[in-house]
Amino acid sequence: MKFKAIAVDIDGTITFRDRSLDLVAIDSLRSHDVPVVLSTGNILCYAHAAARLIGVGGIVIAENGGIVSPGFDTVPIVSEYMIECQQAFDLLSGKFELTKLDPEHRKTEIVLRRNFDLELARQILYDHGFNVEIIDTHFAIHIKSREVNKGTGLIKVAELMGLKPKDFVAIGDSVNDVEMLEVAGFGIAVGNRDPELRSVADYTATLPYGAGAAEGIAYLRGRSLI
Ligand SMILES: O=C(O)COP(=O)(O)O
Ligand SMILES: [Mg+2]
Repeated sequence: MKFKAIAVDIDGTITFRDRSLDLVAIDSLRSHDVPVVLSTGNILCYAHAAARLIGVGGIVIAENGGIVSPGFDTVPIVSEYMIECQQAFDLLSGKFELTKLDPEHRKTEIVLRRNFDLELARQILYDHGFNVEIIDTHFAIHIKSREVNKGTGLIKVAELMGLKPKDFVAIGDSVNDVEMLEVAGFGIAVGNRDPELRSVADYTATLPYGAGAAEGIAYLRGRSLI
């Protein structure tokens, strides 16, 4: 069976640690006709701008699956879990000095600078009965609903494209990619991956960042799987 599409994370997978694009990955993604879906914890306009500049389609997953866009210049599908994230933020902001990232654009989750005690914050939310999760992607800390993730996003995207999630190859680096690699037909973890990706990846690249993404794609190509 050949895979029919690729869902690829942005930060740490097609970028370096400083978030600049790794052109090795971009060359690899552009060098074949398989549709590419960007899947990110970033806001929608960031994902769309990246898709335009890289030269891939406007179907994207943003805000860790909280938002799925059916294409450029379309109305996005936005989940409705912000209220509990906001309540969790209100509680935590009484205990820590928190800095929100992109608050004017975020619609489904609250994203914070990585400068507070994550374990303590998790414990406080747990003690107060919150059901939100707090994840650290190494780029930012996200307060998000447990109901949406890049895996639920990929299921929606597959439906929009008339495909099955198992038709996708998914490529990622971080804990926010776990569910996406789980629901995809084939999961690639780049060399700088979080340990959580080890058990869900079908192929773990030796090389980090974009070179690792290109390595995974070359592995599949070599076996005529894409
Ligand atoms: O938003 C983040 O924290 C990381 O973004 P990513 O999902 O593109 O790696
Ligand atoms: Mg990432």
